Amino acid sequence: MSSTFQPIKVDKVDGINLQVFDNRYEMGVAAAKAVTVKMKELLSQKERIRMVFAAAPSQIEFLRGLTAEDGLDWKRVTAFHMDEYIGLLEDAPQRFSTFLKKNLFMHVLPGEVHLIDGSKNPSDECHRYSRLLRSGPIDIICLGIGENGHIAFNDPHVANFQDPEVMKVVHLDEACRKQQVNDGCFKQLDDVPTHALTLTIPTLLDAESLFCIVPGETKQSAVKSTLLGSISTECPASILRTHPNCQLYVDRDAYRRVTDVY
Ligand SMILES: N[C@@H]1[C@@H](O)[C@H](O)[C@@H](COP(=O)(O)O)O[C@@H]1O
Repeated sequence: MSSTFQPIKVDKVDGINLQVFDNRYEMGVAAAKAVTVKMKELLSQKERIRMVFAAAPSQIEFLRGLTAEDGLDWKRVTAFHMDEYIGLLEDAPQRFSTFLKKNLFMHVLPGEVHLIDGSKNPSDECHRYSRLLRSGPIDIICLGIGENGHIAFNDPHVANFQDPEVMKVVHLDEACRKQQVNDGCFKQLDDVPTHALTLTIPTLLDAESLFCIVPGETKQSAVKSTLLGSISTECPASILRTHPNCQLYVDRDAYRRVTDVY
């Protein structure tokens, strides 16, 4: 894919480079283009790169855009994901590993893919995956922001900006679990697992480049708090403002409450 879309607004909020697009399709294509440029730049400098991907409906347009890009040497990419439910059946479509296989890994074939297994003993799985993550630097993380401001599954009540862990077991708050139902991932609240494994906030912030992709009107208050609120665990994504290289892609719907202009 060669053409891209232009943002309707560009801004800088502390460390965040913000780009607002007319709609989620244009946002996804533009984010995919920017990630591709970064991947090619890094692959021209080193043999392998390590990337972490988010698994959520919010990422679909971006992942479609990324799989449509030509000329990326995915064989030299090691891929991780950032969270997984605990206790879903192996064939459950809601598993984030299943989502990423379907929407990314089946199309681009990274050289290595490390999946989190939410059916293993959670603390053993945390140790295993933490070791893999720690075995080298993370170059690029592609993430979303939840309705409650979470990044990965660091909901406000478990978010810790100084977390000593690389990855941890968390209890999911009700807002987060309700979002999964509203997003169409589960039929009812009782079906949504109460616990998950997630990369912690310091692990996410340790990546060289962050590409954060946040479409849709349900994200209006999270986007507003991320950009204009205090930097606090009440909105975990607000910490992105302290990262030296964070690109935030939103659509007009997600941005609307930040100013009245749109
Ligand atoms: N599993 C997902 C992540 O991968 C995603 O980045 C985050 C934000 O998700 P969403 O953009 O759907 O609100 O929520 C969950 O943690």
